[in-house]
Amino acid sequence: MIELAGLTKHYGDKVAVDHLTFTVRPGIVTGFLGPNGAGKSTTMRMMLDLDSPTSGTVRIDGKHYRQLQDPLTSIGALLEAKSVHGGRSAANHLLCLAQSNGLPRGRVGEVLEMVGLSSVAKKRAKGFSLGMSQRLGIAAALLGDPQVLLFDEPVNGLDPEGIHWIRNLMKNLAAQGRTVFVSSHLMSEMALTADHLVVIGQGRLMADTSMKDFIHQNSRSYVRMRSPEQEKLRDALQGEGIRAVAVGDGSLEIDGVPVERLGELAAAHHLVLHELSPQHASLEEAFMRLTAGSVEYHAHDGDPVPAQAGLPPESPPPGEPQPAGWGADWQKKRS
Ligand SMILES: Nc1ncnc2c1ncn2[C@@H]1O[C@H](COP(=O)(O)OP(=O)(O)OP(=O)(O)O)[C@@H](O)[C@H]1O
Repeated sequence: MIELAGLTKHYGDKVAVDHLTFTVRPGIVTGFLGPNGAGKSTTMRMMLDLDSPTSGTVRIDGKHYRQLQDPLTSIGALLEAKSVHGGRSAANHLLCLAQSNGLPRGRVGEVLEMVGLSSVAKKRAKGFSLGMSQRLGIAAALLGDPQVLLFDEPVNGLDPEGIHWIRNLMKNLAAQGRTVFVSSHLMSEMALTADHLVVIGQGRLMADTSMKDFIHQNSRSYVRMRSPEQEKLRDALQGEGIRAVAVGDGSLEIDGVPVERLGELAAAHHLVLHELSPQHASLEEAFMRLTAGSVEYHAHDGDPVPAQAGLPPESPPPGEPQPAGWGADWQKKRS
């Protein structure tokens, strides 16, 4: 497993990682999420001793990285897919890594096979697409058959087939009992892959939870109703003690009432409906709300504009329903 205790990194005045304490466990895929600039790569670099913490510690299976005897056999990582000597073939790149780490050369062919690059083993890496480079980086991570694997944004630039392949690979590695830690800034991608989530914003821990709980806490369900007789519909709902919130497009949103009951109620009042539909807020939306106060740059017309630090997540406009659950627990924990 990977254990972080108070891990902190300053670059001059900039606090990139701020007292992170969490544990990444074996046997599951743990997603590491945060907006751009949240500190994900810096944290992963410190796990690999490529950056020194300002304070705090990170341990791999109880040891500091420097105490690991043959590091590649304990921890493998894909950080920068393109950081490969372009003049070397895929096989030679892996062979150099194998030889300098005391690994058998036969392992090179095995990992090339595993990532589907056997047919281009002798091709120079500089001609590789981003997807092929990602596969080569994964082959390097797997070379020492390590129990702990780190992947930094592994699906970047991949086509749907490549994304599907990486997802299955990570799940299979976890099913073999390995510790799999994968960063992304896409909640939707993580929802399909990870069993557990660690979310950071501006270097600080915002959530450390199972995916099941995150979905449970953040999946807001409600019903949308639209009628040419909106006022009458609203009155009919109110008469039954049901609170409906009017939204911009002329529809009503109702929380916590089954769609069947709402349809029957409209029929009982002979009201015409143009829409009666159950809705689910996306996890992407929940993640964006959770991290809204910690986004480093917001898009503006023109240049990026630094966001204000420490703002609470955006609340719905007055009069609009408060989505049940989202972010509330994490915000409580943070305060
Ligand atoms: N070597 C460095 N010198 C100065 N600042 C740095 C350095 N490396 C990272 N930072 C800053 O630290 C913060 C965290 O960066 P980091 O790359 O770890 O974030 P990230 O979550 O991986 O972002 P992204 O999703 O965009 O890759 C950013 O504000 C970044 O500008």
